[in-house]
Amino acid sequence: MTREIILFVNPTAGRGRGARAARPVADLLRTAGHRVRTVVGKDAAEAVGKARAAVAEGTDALIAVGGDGMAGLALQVVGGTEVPLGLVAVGTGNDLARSLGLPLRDPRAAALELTRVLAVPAAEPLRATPVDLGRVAAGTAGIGGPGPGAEGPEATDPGGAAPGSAGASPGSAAAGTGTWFGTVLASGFDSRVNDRGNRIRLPLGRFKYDLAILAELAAFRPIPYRIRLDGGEVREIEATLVAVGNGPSYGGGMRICAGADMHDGLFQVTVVGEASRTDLLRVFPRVYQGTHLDHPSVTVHRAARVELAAPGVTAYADGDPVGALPLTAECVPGAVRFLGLRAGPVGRSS
Ligand SMILES: Nc1ncnc2c1ncn2[C@@H]1O[C@H](COP(=O)(O)OP(=O)(O)OP(=O)(O)O)[C@@H](O)[C@H]1O
Repeated sequence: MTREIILFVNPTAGRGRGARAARPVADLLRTAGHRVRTVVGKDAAEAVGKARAAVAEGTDALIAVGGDGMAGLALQVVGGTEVPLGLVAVGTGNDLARSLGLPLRDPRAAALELTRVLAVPAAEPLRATPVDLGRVAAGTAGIGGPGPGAEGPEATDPGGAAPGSAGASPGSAAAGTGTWFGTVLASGFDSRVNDRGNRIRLPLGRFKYDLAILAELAAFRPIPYRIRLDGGEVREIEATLVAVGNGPSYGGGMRICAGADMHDGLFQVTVVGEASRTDLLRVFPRVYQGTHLDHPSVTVHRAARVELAAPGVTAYADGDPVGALPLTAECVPGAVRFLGLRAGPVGRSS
């Protein structure tokens, strides 16, 4: 049965792996009998605009070829809709695909799996699995940011043209708008490392983030946060970082929210409290196993709605900057339907 597929390609993903994968993936899908329309933008904003326009014309599925940033862009297009999403993970980190148990950096395996899922009779709907998404918007309902209706801080929009992006209106997550994310909303030490790493213009690859970690460690002071979970009491804490996990990992397998389950309608919120530099250096490697969660300075919460405020902190979602705190994140159950997931829990087990 022929399906209409939009292949949404980031040619820059994985240092050119996206560009190299596009043709073979399209060929495999076409050989399986599907009509494939490839959508590529010259940058993220144009890519999202073109993908939205293509989806509006009608499609059976959107398949994103890229890393977490590209998956994040695809979420801005199909999050909250019925359009099924496939991933061909060819990026650097690929944490969303990792959490979903999808093939990593193996475009042929990913495409073959997708052709299997697409091979159903015309009368049958495609089998797609609903998965939770986070949605983040600027401002909070009143813990330190401007309240609903007030002017919020400037926020960047990773999706370029996401409707109701984090910068759109304060408190807008409550009103059903915002920027979708699949993995982790990072804020604090880790987002400052990202900020600093992104400012290093030397061609050092991932090594620039190692340099950024050292520089941030030298300069680091605990950050005064205000946090409210599910509209409860406002907690004022000094913390190293607060990570809001829809999925368990970021940064290429760092399981900062190791217990996050992408089917339970809740975030795992990991708070790393005040910690010495020695502690941070000691605990840091354990994040790959998720065993950092046992450390006494780490607390773990579950919530569907998280309001965060702290001075001078830019938050990152799916690896891209999403705006300055204060922000509100909501977990939206089953907000996206993924193609090609195997049965079983998503997130924790991967
Ligand atoms: N033409 C383009 N189309 C889409 N995104 C683009 C484009 N050019 C640059 N980008 C930017 O590239 C960023 C990163 O892309 P992507 O996540 O696909 O690859 P990666 O960084 O190699 O992988 P990962 O995010 O998993 O580490 C995107 O968030 C987007 O902002």
